[in-house]
Amino acid sequence: MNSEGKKVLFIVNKYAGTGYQPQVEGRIVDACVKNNVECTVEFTQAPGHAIELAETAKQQGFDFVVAVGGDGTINEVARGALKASIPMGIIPRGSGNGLSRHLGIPLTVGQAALSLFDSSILKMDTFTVNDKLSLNVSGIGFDGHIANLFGGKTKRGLTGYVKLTVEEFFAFQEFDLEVSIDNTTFASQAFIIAIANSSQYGNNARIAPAASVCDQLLHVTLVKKVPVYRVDFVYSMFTGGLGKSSFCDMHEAKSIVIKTSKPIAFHVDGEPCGHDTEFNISLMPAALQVLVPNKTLQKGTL
Ligand SMILES: Nc1ncnc2c1ncn2[C@@H]1O[C@H](COP(=O)(O)OP(=O)(O)OP(=O)(O)O)[C@@H](O)[C@H]1O
Repeated sequence: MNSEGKKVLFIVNKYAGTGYQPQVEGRIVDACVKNNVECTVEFTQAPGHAIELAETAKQQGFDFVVAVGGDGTINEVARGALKASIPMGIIPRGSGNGLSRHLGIPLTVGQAALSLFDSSILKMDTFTVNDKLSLNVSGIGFDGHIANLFGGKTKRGLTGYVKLTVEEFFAFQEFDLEVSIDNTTFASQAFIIAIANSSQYGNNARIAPAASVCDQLLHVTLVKKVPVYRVDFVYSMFTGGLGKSSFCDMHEAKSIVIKTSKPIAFHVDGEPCGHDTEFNISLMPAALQVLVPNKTLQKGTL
């Protein structure tokens, strides 16, 4: 993509990940100067502000918007970008960076900012869970429970997340559910039901190793409660081997309805969404224009 002379709005969430470092703005500006791009940096003032900034960017003359934050910020920018039909880029600053890792976006601010100008626009799939937009991975059950608890904590980061997950694992039980995938309905029990557009939650935890953001399919992984001694399950998740696990049942779908016998916690792209008993999930094929590094596109792994 020839970005010379283009106007770019960077939407920065200072509260994403482990916090803001002042050099972030400098790295963004340096990359833009190097590539002869006119840039504006705006900081989000509250949850939801990024949606508004992205939505109004086009009418203010910007050619594309860039989310600087974690999956929550990316999700908000995408909501605005979808409404305004403006392409968006990503500079990962979250704690997990699931979508950024899947898209092969560099994890340092300087490299990610430079890679924006050696990228192409990909029309990626998105989906909705009870009308909430999801770009990456959403889940019902134990991952939703953890997202709800973790969302209320002020001290975040990978260590806090792992500690909370281990503490809550023993008490959380499998739940009964009825799943309708396209036109097939079956009853099951699950500990987690993950709906994936990209392959991973973040930190390379691949819950749906075969997922692609442009295959016009959702990847559904039903996970059983894994006995605590089966540490090989965690190893498989981080090495992309869950497809062979006897604890996982994987499906591909365009639309999904899940009904549970009691209210179950869920999350959308890691953001806590409370509890519900019915989940209507719909694919939006090729809906979002996202800047993806040319290096990733050349590999053909998306
Ligand atoms: N100015 C702000 N004050 C407080 N919260 C904000 C502000 N701007 C954005 N937010 C909220 O911060 C939340 C977390 O952001 P984000 O998901 O980007 O970071 P993260 O949770 O650390 O990363 P990841 O999702 O990759 O783990 C989002 O829900 C967003 O709405």
